[in-house]
Parts: sequence; C-alpha cells; structure tokens
Amino acid sequence: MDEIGVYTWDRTPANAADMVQSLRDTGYTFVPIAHDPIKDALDTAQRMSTLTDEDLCRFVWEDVDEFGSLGWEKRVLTDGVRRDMLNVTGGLIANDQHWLTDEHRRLRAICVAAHHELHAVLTEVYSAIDVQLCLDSPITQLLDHEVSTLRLLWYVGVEQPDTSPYPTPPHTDLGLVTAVVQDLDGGLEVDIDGTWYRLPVRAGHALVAVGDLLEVITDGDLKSRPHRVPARPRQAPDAGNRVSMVLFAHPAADFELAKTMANPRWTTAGEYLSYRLAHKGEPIS
Ligand SMILES: O=C(O)CCC(=O)C(=O)O
Ligand SMILES: [Fe+2]
Repeated sequence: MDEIGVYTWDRTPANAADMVQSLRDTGYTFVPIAHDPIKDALDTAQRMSTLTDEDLCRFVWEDVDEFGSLGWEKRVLTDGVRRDMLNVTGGLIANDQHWLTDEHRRLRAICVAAHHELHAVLTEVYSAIDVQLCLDSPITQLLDHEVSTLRLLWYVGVEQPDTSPYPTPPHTDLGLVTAVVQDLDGGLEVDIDGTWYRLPVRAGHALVAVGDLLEVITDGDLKSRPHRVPARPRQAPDAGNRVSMVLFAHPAADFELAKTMANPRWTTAGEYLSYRLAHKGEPIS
C-alpha cells in the first residue's frame, strides 16, 4: 500500500490556501502542535493496560450524566480483538469522579491539555477555511455552539493481524472536523477515490480531517474521506498496542444548520446527527 503525501500547514495565513487545497485533495492536513499528548499519555495508558477486564468493566459508563461520559469503553469484537478507550466528553472533564484512580487523573489531565491544544488548532483551521472558501456564513460562528469529544483510543495488538477484522473499520466521521494524533507506528489509512493509502506519521503533529458535516456545508468542495485502522501484531505480552487521540468537533444539537448553508436537509445539527446514527453506514452523498 502506498503512502499518500499530506501537506503540513505552518499555521500562517500565507500558507492557508495550500492547507485548504490539501484538505480538498486528500481530506487531511498536518498541523504542528507544541506538546505531543501521545508521548505523555503512552506511559500511563500502557500501565493502565494491566488492569483486568473486571476493572475495565467497572469504568464503563459509570457516573454518566447528560453532559457525556468519562470512562473506559471496552469493546470486544467477535474474535477477541479489543479496542479499549478512554472517552473524555465535554462537560465531565471538570468533574471529579470518586472512582478515579491516580492514573486516571493523570491521564485525564493529559487529555484536558490535549483537548485545549487540538481545539486551538481546529479554531485556526476553521478561520482559514472561512477565508479561503469565502463562505458567506462563516464556520467560525460554530465555535460558540460546538460540542467536542476527545477520545483516547487504545488498541490491543493481536496474534493474527492479517486475518483479524479492522479494530476501526472503514467509516467517515459524522462531525465537522476531526483532529487525530497517533503514536509513531501510525496505522491510519485513507480511501481516496477508491484506493487505500497509508497516512504518513509525523511526530509532534496533529492530522486534521474533513468530516461529513463540513462536506455538506461546503457542498462537496471538501470531502470527508473513508478511513480505517488495521489490527497490529502482538509482539510480546504487552507490546503491539496502539494509542491514538481523536478530537471530534460537532455543532451543538440545537444549532440551526440554515446559519451555515442554504436549504439544509436537516433543521438542526441534532436532527442531522440522529438521522446519520439511524442510517449507519449510509454515505452522506
Ligand atoms: O485511532 C485512530 O487513529 C482513528 C480512529 C477513528 O477514525 C475514529 O474513532 O473515528
Ligand atoms: Fe474516524
């Protein structure tokens, strides 16, 4: 599988046109970040990988309230491929749950710092898109109405990666934009017009991806590209794990889509999301 070239944006307005062109060509751009959250998180996440299944189950959806969740979500696929993740969602970041261990708290602090940093990156990307595409209704206005979810994903290496299902099967992200930081072994692959490519890995950078809603808002000018992550071989009892951090940005449920596009198919961002979740796997266009 070939690797696709992805433009690195230096976060200056002078190079914003090239950045947006990269989003148009590949659906992705690299953006440098000051701290590498994966480097910070890896140690703690690996140590937490010694938690037993029972421990992990305790953290599933515990203490969830209407603002979201903070917990381990444990998924066991049919052949035993595990994809465990720490899911830190908006409102609960500030809450202190009684069941959090010191390692959870450390990991949560790393996630909160990463959330801020990645959100700053996305803010600059929004502004650049507004300017470059001359959008009548700027997407920067969404920043006041945004809900974002940060996920720390931890994939466990498997015995037979070639015959194992993809822990993250091919899909597009439903939201506006997504920022991803992966560990140095990478793994993310993207489908561009029917051909799969490996995405490059660049230390100290986040990958920013076009989501389905941005494709809708830009009337297909920027396309949300299907992507996937294959299973990694288990090399030793604890090696072969993959860690990535993903920030999904989405307008709040009551955001009226008519503010960013003419004649929207859905009235609010919430209706859009409900429709997409009810029609999983259906392409947006
Ligand atoms: O783990 C990754 O690098 C990407 C995961 C992903 O695409 C997703 O959760 O939507
Ligand atoms: Fe995704």
